[in-house]
Amino acid sequence: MNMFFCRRVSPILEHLPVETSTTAITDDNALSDIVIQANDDGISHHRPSELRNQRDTRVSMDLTSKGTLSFHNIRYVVGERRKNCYLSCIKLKSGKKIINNVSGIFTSGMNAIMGPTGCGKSSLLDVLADRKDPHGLSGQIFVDGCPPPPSFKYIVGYVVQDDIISGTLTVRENLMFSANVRLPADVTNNERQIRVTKVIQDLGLELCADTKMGTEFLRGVSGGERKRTCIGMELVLEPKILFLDEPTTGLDSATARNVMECLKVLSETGRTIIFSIHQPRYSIFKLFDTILLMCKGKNVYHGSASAMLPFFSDRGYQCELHDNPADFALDILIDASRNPDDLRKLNQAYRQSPMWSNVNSLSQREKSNDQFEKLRRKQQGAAARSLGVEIYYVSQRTLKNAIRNPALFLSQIVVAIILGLLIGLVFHDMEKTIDPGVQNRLGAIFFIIISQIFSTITALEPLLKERALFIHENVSGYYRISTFFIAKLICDVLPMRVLPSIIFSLIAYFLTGLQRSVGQFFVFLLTIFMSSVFGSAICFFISALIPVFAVAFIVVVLILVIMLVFSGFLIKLASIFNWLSWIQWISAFRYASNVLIINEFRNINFCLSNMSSVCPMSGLDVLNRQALDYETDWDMWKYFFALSMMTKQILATFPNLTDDERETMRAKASK
Ligand SMILES: Nc1ncnc2c1ncn2[C@@H]1O[C@H](COP(=O)(O)OP(=O)(O)OP(=O)(O)O)[C@@H](O)[C@H]1O
Repeated sequence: MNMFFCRRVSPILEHLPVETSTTAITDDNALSDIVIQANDDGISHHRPSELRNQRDTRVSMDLTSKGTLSFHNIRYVVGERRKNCYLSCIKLKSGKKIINNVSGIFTSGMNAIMGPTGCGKSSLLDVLADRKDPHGLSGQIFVDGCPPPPSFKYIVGYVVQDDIISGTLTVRENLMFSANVRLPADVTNNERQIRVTKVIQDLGLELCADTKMGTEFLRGVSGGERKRTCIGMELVLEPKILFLDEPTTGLDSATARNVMECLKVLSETGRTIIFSIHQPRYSIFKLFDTILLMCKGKNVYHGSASAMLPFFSDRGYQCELHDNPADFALDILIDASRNPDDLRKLNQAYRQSPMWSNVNSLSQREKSNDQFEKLRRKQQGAAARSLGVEIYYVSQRTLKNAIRNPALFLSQIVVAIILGLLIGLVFHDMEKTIDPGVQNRLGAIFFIIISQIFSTITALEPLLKERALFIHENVSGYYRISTFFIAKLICDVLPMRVLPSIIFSLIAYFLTGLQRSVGQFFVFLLTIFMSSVFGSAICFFISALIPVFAVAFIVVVLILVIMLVFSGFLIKLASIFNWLSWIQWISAFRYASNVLIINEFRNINFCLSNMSSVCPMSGLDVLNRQALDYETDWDMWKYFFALSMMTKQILATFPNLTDDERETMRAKASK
């Protein structure tokens, strides 16, 4: 049995007291569980598939932990390319250094990362919160002296700069949603409600607890209340460490101060609050305990807020009497960012200070595994919510969203009525004549299928808007990708298509005078429904891959137009190049229209005129001319089956996006 010791990380900054307590636990598997986290550089490099598994067993941070985060020689380079080779690798392109050898320690209290725009504040925050693509990243991170557990990013709080939150839910409903899907199964419903109520009280949200957050169409809570709700979404987890990316951005000065005072109160309960901030006013600066100043990716000061002015004063920078210390420091950093010599001097001055020596010596001690054994974080063994429970809560929210935001659903109904009437009037009561009865029927069927598939593009924009929420929640470990997908399918995509398909079919089918039998009507209805589900599936898939509406729109249109060309209506498929004609097998237009053509032409005869009883042409002749088999029912249903399989395959690709695509999503979400 191995015994592991966790040395509480001694606060390294010269002004902070040094603590030397040790804790011992015994665990056979401790080391192996931790070592996953550390590579040669000391930084965790997980495959996304591992991350998915890690999320399945949520590990809670040891409740006795202090939430002390230390980081050593963090470097982050983007755009570096190396040649793939076996023995040695030649660097092809040196990348851009975003973070350059930054070390430090954050303990409980208010820890600010400050610096001019583009200095690397957000990047450092993301690295510390384990939200950066590990490619190009090196250095070491320890939490209470131990490498962070694999699920670190799921057990700390991270509040992104843009307040990404469901606008149709109230403050309380959003917090309850976070508690329901993120807290382990052993936290009872009653406990979850108590936690939410406490968070509402702690953040002073009582007055707006039952107000909706607000959307483009709905006036909701104020900016400060919105930000505090986003903080509350993380606080329901009771994290020891809370990261915030620019929490005051977009808020007026009074609201910004209110939010920061709220954070200060939270920090006084023993939490480590780490945030990036650009240019705080003095009343906000006063709330900081520790400051890390950055300039062009380099660290130029890391110490207590009160020691900052003396530090600069000792190095020849005097702050004027009524100047805001934050503005004073920022001016120094902006000047230094324009003058490489000044930046070098500042960086050197910091590196020669006692603060730097303390950070450095701690970093050396941290690396010595033989001196200080590592503690495996106490695993509470609480499993994350089961897939079924997640689907229940996410479906509940999706349904609430759809009901409270009926504009899209109503617009689909209106579009269905307009298209049904248009087709019904243009192809009104089609004659059963050879000319123009045959051509009109084929034209009507073609137009019906086009209108149904193309009209689903209206779903693209709402899907893209929801994408940001989905990515944020998935990356923050709210739920699995498949949960969102299944809930969306059951509570949004399918119901959204059922009623418009029925309305369209009732209007178009009977106005155009297609063959009136119950069986044929239901085949028509089913094909219309499946065509619109197919169109939605394409939009769903593209919205997952492409975040920009204009690009996503063009790609969807391009895909549909290519399928349209190979539908068999515009050109005889036999006359297309062999190497191109395979596209007909992935043309939804071809499959859907073939079902309707066989459905319509199988039992019909065409006469010379409306008055004539001479009907020399059978619908079967038309089917023969279209090169369609019709003898058995399977000849029709096989096209329906192909359309369904294509739809299923496209939808199934969404939760199975490759690791790389998900990794890109994580990186984008953290930006
Ligand atoms: N993936 C990337 N590719 C290229 N450059 C990047 C990437 N990520 C960050 N950068 C660059 O690194 C620098 C630091 O970015 P970061 O967002 O961390 O700065 P910041 O200090 O938070 O800025 P701001 O206060 O404006 O948000 C910027 O110049 C940014 O353009």
